[in-house]
Amino acid sequence: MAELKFSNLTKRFDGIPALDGIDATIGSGEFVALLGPSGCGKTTLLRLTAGFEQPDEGEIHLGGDTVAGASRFVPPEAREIGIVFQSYALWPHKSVSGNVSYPLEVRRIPRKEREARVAEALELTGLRDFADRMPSQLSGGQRQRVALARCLVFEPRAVLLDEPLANLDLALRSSMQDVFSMFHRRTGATMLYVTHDQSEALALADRVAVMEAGRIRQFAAPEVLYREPADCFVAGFVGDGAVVPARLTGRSAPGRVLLSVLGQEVWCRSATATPSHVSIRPEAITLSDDAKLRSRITGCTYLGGRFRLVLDAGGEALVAFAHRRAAIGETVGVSIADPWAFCDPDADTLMVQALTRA
Ligand SMILES: Nc1ncnc2c1ncn2[C@@H]1O[C@H](COP(=O)(O)OP(=O)(O)OP(=O)(O)O)[C@@H](O)[C@H]1O
Repeated sequence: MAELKFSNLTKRFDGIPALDGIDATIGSGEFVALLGPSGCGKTTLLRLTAGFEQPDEGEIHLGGDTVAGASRFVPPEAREIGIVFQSYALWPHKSVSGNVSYPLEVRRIPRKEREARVAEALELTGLRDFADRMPSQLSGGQRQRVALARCLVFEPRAVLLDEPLANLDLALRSSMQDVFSMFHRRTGATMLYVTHDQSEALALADRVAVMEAGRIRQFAAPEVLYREPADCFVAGFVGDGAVVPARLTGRSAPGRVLLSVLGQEVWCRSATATPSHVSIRPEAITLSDDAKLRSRITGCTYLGGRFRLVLDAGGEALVAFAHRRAAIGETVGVSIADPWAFCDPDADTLMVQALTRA
């Protein structure tokens, strides 16, 4: 397994950048998810890594070798990268073991070793009893396992996964997430996983690169993205809650700053002395009758075990969790504790409102 590194990676289509100066390093054995809205460049980054496209600027390094750059381009088949597609891309006329064996046949691995490696890969992906089936005789989840086994069998330097669960139903998606986690633990593979499903990205990845308009907005562990979003886009795109503007009061302490938020003074966690916005997750909100900040309940959805409330607090939409159903139109007091404050001078108010889920 190998480290994957992007340096100033840029790709334009008809002069418009699909990737705009990407700098990122994915450690050997790390599981990284690329998360972002449609058209942000996730698939383009994957295709450049696989070698299906050439960059206009910048370089890709795999295990210390330059595989794409101004003076060098290693073709896809020589990169030793495994790819798992949304559409499975299995050979329809080959059996499960025939599909898994194929990458070893291409590499002219002797038959005995080939059989042993195929058996191991089928065992690891829970397909031992399906070796002789044809792809048409398998479910979607089983087909995706074959695609994983086919990838695993030739011990690639990195594995790229392009929305591999997009064609599966909800129940199967979550059981396949367990399969991917197990696959990663057992193989220690360097994995780059494209998705626009944030729960999938947060559940599976060691780190998530949140992309927007061809750039990486933040590249961090899932819990860091949730607790300490870098800007309004990440705060609104990842996880639930609200993003609201805040005003400095002049008071601060190490790692904390006192801000005026919705007209209340609130101590906030922060890495900057001059924040402009706060991210208020539902867990940061407590509802009580006597809190000074008043809000009106505008939405109530049962999530199983708790309710998700949407509150209108002076024109800003907040999200809170509650243990009882609330009546729409009811007025409640809101206390905000320990939100995260950050500086985003580029944030435009309309975008913040659009990103904050109501
Ligand atoms: N072959 C191409 N020719 C022209 N434009 C392209 C081409 N491939 C991608 N693009 C453009 O580049 C941008 C990034 O596309 P990309 O497919 O990488 O996004 P994405 O994040 O994977 O989106 P999605 O989640 O919808 O798959 C988009 O604006 C897209 O229209």
